[in-house]
Amino acid sequence: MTIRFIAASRLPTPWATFTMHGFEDEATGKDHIALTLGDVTGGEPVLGRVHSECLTGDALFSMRCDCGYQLQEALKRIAEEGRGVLFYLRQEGRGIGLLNKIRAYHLQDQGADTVEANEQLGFGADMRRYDLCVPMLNHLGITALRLMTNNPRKVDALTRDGVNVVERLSITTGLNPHNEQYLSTKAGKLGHMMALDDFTHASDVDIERKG
Ligand SMILES: Nc1nc2c(ncn2[C@@H]2O[C@H](COP(=O)(O)OP(=O)(O)OP(=O)(O)O)[C@@H](O)[C@H]2O)c(=O)[nH]1
Ligand SMILES: [Zn+2]
Repeated sequence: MTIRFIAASRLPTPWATFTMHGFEDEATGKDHIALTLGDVTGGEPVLGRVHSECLTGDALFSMRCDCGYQLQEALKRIAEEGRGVLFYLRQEGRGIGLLNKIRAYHLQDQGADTVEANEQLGFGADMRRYDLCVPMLNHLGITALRLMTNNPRKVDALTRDGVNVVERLSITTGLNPHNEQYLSTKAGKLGHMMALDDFTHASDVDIERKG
């Protein structure tokens, strides 16, 4: 795996003006981004989110999943802290790609759950990898993360890859009638550590999005 830093720039957002670092994965041709705020070097654990691309949730306001809500919440929490990092990894659809995710959604429209749909298409439930974070963390000078995630497999995978995750912080937001079943499946079949009772409702958080 060869991750190459390409360029950095300012990225103003409603929450803070981040620094956007662009990387190229020469092996896959995929682009990945890290947004940082404040001085993330120096060894003090950094509040972080390792977010996998979800075009539908992150950019198209989909309510089928919780991704877009988590993205906003993570940027907001980093802004409140004044220091942090968000990795935006281009591994759409838990690694199967956008068009296969649409195929999987079609199967889910017919009754399959999110895991069954992937399996019916011949994919594993979760095809993502996180080792590409290591060279990006090294480039940014980050040595320890306080990670916002409900996914213990993400923490395990990063730890196996050599990332020092010192704390896991829940990020439960965006519950709505369209994603309730999906979130239950994530907790039941994919091992996400969350209870629906912990969630903020989409109606409470989408005000910022509607402006
Ligand atoms: N194949 C597939 N991918 C999905 C589906 N819903 C969301 N995704 C993708 O799942 C990824 C996000 O994974 P999640 O399981 O929501 O969350 P996570 O990153 O494992 O865990 P958290 O850190 O707690 O958010 C993104 O790449 C989405 O595009 C689905 O029904 N099928
Ligand atoms: Zn999503």
